Amino acid sequence: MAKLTLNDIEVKVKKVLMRVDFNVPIENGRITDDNRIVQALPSINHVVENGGLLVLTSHLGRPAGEYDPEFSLKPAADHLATLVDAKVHFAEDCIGEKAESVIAAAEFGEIVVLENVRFHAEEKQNDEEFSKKLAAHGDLFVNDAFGSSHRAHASVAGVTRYLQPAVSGFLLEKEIKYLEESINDPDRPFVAILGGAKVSDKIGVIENLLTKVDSIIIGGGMTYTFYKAKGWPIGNSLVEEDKVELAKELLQKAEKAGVKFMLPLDSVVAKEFNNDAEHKVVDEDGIEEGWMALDIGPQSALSFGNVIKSAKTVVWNGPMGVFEMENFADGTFAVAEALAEATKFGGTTIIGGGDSAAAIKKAGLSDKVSHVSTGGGASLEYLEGKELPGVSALTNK
Ligand SMILES: Nc1ncnc2c1ncn2[C@@H]1O[C@H](COP(=O)(O)OP(=O)(O)O)[C@@H](O)[C@H]1O
Ligand SMILES: O=C(OP(=O)(O)O)[C@H](O)COP(=O)(O)O
Repeated sequence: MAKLTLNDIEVKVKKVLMRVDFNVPIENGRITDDNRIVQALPSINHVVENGGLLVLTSHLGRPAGEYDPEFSLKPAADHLATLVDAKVHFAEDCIGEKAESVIAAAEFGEIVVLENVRFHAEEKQNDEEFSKKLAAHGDLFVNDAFGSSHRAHASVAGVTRYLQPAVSGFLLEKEIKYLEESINDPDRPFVAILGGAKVSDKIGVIENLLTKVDSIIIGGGMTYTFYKAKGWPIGNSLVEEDKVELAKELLQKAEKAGVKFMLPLDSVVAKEFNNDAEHKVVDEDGIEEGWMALDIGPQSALSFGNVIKSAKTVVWNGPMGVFEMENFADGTFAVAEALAEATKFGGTTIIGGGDSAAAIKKAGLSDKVSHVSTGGGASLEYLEGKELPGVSALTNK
């Protein structure tokens, strides 16, 4: 990435405005997964240890453009205070007197966490005045919010119009490095695995990957739109009817491109969307009326596993089945195991997407793969070949 990074600039006695993605899951005021905060620590510690005053901005959830205690960043600020040696201050607003007074009282080597930027509707509108107000908090800007970098919002992109240099933080740099290398200069065989439920979100990714990968593996709810395109019965399985024609085209394009396009050979079908429902394994053309496919079957797990294990680059987005239910989790866990094996044999393995990250965590294999991305939407848009506004807005080297 030919953009300035934190390593290229001096932060000593500077006010450093840094956008992070502290959009973490919170239940009853308690953070249930702090991965996004932990992943931002290298940049955070770099600034405070080198004598900068760090002002952090982030969004949390999708509030309606006004203050809403349910979406306060205070729990994230409190949690950050337990992870760093530096003093952490919290400002109850991200602009105006409430923010300015807290920043003025903080010292170099300390941290100020500003309240949720989405408590102002202007954030998502990428508003000029709002961007200017945020920019006024710093002498320079750092974007370390990879997970939000596909959003052309004020705190991610707009702010760079008024605050330069605008540099990449270490997490953003790491995320882009993995994705860029995997897409543009992959060690081969390069295998992409796409699953999950959101066919329409991912179909564009398949299109872009067709020109890059050696094999594409389709699993999860994505599968049955392709089955329908092939004329196979799908019972009550998940399908996006308006994407069936596109699925047909993609199958043809894959053949033309010489890409191995792997659909599950078998599925676990159930009578209902319920862990305790009656279930059985059927072949690819054997899904009967009254049954829905909720996982890939054992033959698929085996054949997918063999391809994955011998790959040198693997990108995985979307679980193979409804892994949240024990009876339909085997396919996803088998793929997770295969990724861990590929990594052990020197492959680069990258996982994107909230549910896929949760699945690999549940399988206890998060530290056995090369990289678990902090951005679902952001990594998908990158893989789709789209420019990320939060990256393109940064200062060129
Ligand atoms: N065969 C299936 N039928 C219905 N839902 C499925 C199926 N396979 C996977 N899913 C569901 O897909 C969801 C994840 O999809 P998605 O949001 O696209 O993934 P990610 O968050 O990793 O991008 C999971 O909640 C999982 O239960
Ligand atoms: O959680 C996020 O996206 P993700 O679930 O696609 O990784 C980011 O924080 C972006 O949040 P948004 O989709 O509300 O803009």
